[in-house]
Formats: sequence, C-alpha cells, structure tokens
Amino acid sequence: MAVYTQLGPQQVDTLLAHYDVGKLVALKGIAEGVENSNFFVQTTQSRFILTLYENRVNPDDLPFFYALLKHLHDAGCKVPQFITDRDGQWLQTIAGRPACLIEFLDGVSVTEPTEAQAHSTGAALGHMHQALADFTLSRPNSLGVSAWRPLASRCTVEGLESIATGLSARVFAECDYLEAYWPTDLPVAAIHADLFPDNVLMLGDNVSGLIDFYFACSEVRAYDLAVTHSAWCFSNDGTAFDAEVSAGLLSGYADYLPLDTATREALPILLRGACLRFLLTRCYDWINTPANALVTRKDPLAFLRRLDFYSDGRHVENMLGHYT
Ligand SMILES: Nc1ncnc2c1ncn2[C@@H]1O[C@H](COP(=O)(O)OP(=O)(O)OP(=O)(O)O)[C@@H](O)[C@H]1O
Ligand SMILES: N[C@@H](CCO)C(=O)O
Repeated sequence: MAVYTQLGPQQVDTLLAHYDVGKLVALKGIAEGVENSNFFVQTTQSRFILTLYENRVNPDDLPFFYALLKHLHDAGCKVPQFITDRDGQWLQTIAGRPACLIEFLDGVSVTEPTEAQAHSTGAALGHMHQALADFTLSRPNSLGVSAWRPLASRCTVEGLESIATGLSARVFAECDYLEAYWPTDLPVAAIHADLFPDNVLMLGDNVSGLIDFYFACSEVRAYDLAVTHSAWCFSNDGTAFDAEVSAGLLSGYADYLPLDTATREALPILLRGACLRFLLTRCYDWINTPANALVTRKDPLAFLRRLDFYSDGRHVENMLGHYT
C-alpha cells in the first residue's frame, strides 16, 4: 500500500482552491507504489493525481523532475505534467509534506506484455531519449555503478547468504567485473532509470503514459534501454526469457535511435549492470523490511536469474543478431 499520510477532503478542498481546476468531487488513496503517498482526485473539471512526497524523494530534486516532465511534455512525449496554481506554483505543502497536483493519464499497466506492447514501449523510450538530447539539467545517479559495491556491503555477507547460498561472492565478483568494464564512451543524458511495466500506462497495444520519474538521473543513455529490457522481457520470476517481447522492445527503440556498434558492444555490460542494480536494491529491502510489513517485498532472485541469462554472451548475441 502507498498511502503513508492520510488526507481528508477538507484539506484537499483547501489546496484545490489555489488552482483553476474546479471543485473536489472524489478523493481516493491509491494502493500501488511504495515510494510516495498517491491520491486520485476527481474535480468538477478533470481528474488528477495528488502526490505527497515521503522520505525517499528528496524535495531538492523536485525542480529537476518538474523541468524534465515539462521538457518531455513540450516535446510531445506522453508524460504527466505538474499542474501550476494561479500563482504559477507547482510545489505545495499539505499535511506537512511537499506535494504536487499531477495530470491524470488514462491507461493500465500490463503484467504480461505482448510483442506489440513492448514495441510501443521501446518506441516511447526512444522518443523520450531523442527528446532529452537537448535537456540541460543533470542529477547524479545515486544507484549507479559506483554505488553497487557500497550497497552490497550494506546488505552484509550474512544478509546476502540468507537470501541464497553463494550470493555474496557472486555479487562482489559482479561488482569487480562491472567496475572494470563499465563503458565510458557512450552518450550520457537524463534517463528514466526505472521503466518497469508498472510505470508504463497502456491503452490496448499503445503506450498512453510513462510515469514515476523519481529515479530519473543523468546516466549512460543506453543503460535505460538495458533497465527496460531486463524489466520487460522475462517472466516475473526471471526464469523465462521472451524473445518476441525482446524483439518488439528493441525494434520500437531502434525506430527512434539506432542501435549503433558502440551501443551493441556495451549492451551486455549494461544489461548485467541493470540486473545487479535491482538485485541489490531488492536484497537491501528484503533484508531490511520485516516480512509482515504492509509493503510487499520484491523477489531479489528474479534479477539474479536475469543476470545469469545475460552473463551468457550467446543470449545477448542472439537478441541483437538482427542489428549487426
Ligand atoms: N499521472 C498518472 N496518471 C494516472 N495514474 C497514475 C499517475 N501517476 C501515478 N498513477 C497511479 O498511481 C500508482 C502509483 O504511482 P507511482 O508508481 O508514481 O508511485 P510510487 O509510490 O512512486 O511507486 P513505485 O513504487 O513504483 O516507485 C501507479 O501505479 C498508477 O496506477
Ligand atoms: N522497479 C523496482 C522498484 C523501484 O526501484 C523493482 O521492481 O525492484
């Protein structure tokens, strides 16, 4: 569940009085998500998401997210806009929390994507990357390659071994490998960094919205493709790779940005990096979240299985065969 702060209609009425968006008709907490408190707000004029930023989003980063979404929206990408009040303010305080009123986008997130849906997602990602080529703000990636070893240490050897025997050695060996081979010659730009299926809204086969940009940061651009590939192209538990979904995602992306030689050569490393990032954050949460907490812990081993898959160079070669 993700309603950490409760809100009453009176508080939301008071907030909405600053905007030209009509009067409150319905207010409902949204269960999905784990980072922020989200509410569905229906007014006499339209529908909105009201997000209250809880401890994991640093309020100092909000101007970066605002500018990023405005830039993408102005470039025609399907992302929600932050709504400004009559004084031009988009950042408010409600119940003592920083809060924003955000455009509501139609669509549902899929759990078992088809090739066509993956194609549309790849295209939306490529379009976004193209649009961000002239976006000038930056935000360091606090979960990038240099953060993985310290994060693994914070998980502790015992913690990692409690999840799977041998996991600790595997994780530290992977840190050695990725630190040695992480690409330094590819374009760096603002990326989404967490484009899992639950952060993509779809209507039928078509993307209607990309949401949840709160991990967005400056990074090797193709790493975003790697993250998205690792999130979309496997069964949830990571045991089954779906070659059709992979082909759809890559071809949608390549409609906007070519998979040039440098990108193709770096992808095996970037894909392994994406797996290690989610393996480690899930391990950390697994170890530090009580089993009976309201937030459901995500299975870390689902990303160890993906890491195993990508570590076999033949798999990535087959996937990219069409582009060489
Ligand atoms: N702009 C939007 N339009 C429509 N629905 C939205 C929008 N933003 C968020 N939602 C809904 O709210 C849910 C939670 O939003 P979001 O993923 O941003 O939360 P979060 O707490 O940051 O989640 P996460 O755990 O994925 O980081 C989404 O799954 C979606 O159903
Ligand atoms: N999308 C992530 C959670 C947010 O980083 C995961 O599934 O582990």
